[in-house]
Amino acid sequence: MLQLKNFRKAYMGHVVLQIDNFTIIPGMYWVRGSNGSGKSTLLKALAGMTAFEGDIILNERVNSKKQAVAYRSVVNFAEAEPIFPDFLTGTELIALFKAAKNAPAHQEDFYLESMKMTAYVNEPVSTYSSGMLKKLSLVLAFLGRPTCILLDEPLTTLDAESLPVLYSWITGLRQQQETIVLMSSHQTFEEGLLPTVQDIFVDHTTIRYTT
Ligand SMILES: Nc1ncnc2c1ncn2[C@@H]1O[C@H](COP(=O)(O)OP(=O)(O)OP(=O)(O)O)[C@@H](O)[C@H]1O
Repeated sequence: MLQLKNFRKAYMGHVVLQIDNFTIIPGMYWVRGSNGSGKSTLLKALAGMTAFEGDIILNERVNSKKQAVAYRSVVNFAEAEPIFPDFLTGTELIALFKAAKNAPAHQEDFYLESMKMTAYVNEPVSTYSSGMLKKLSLVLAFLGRPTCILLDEPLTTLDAESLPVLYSWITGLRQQQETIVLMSSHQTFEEGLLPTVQDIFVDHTTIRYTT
């Protein structure tokens, strides 16, 4: 469970999000909203990647500010347009994230094989296309034993063949009943490919569930 309390995010005095009290229970969610409404800002704040006022609390005890290391060890984030140090290979980045996230040995094998990445994962990321980078960022977001996975625009730049693979990874998380998956997207939800996904709508500086 994720709780936002007295949450406020402003850029240079301009308030983007003001959320007094909002609880997200385990499950899968699309984060919807128009351009500039604050979807990425919300995900970055939940990921502990941007400063904000107020509190974000995981499972009633881990505060993203007060227990930042514990919080970030179980909250994984894939950015909309991932940028990695050019000189590192995919394999090196995976090793780095596995160490940070205390991931089981060989956990990445399943993800790399299913996303057909084994042919290039040993190459420096400077040689990757935007879709290849996106796939790497998605693999990194599934490493460890995350309680919460935040995917900002996970569908952009992915080819048609990779979409069902990503959906199967997400569906597989259902077995871990406590997991929260939040995905922002402009694309229409593909009925039937994913288990029940709710919408969270970002609008007029706040968020709400849509029915
Ligand atoms: N680093 C920043 N500095 C100043 N303003 C910012 C910054 N990042 C975002 N903003 C502003 O905050 C608002 C929300 O931006 P955000 O990127 O969260 O929206 P979004 O809903 O993800 O948009 P999109 O659908 O276009 O990706 C916008 O008005 C944007 O201009």
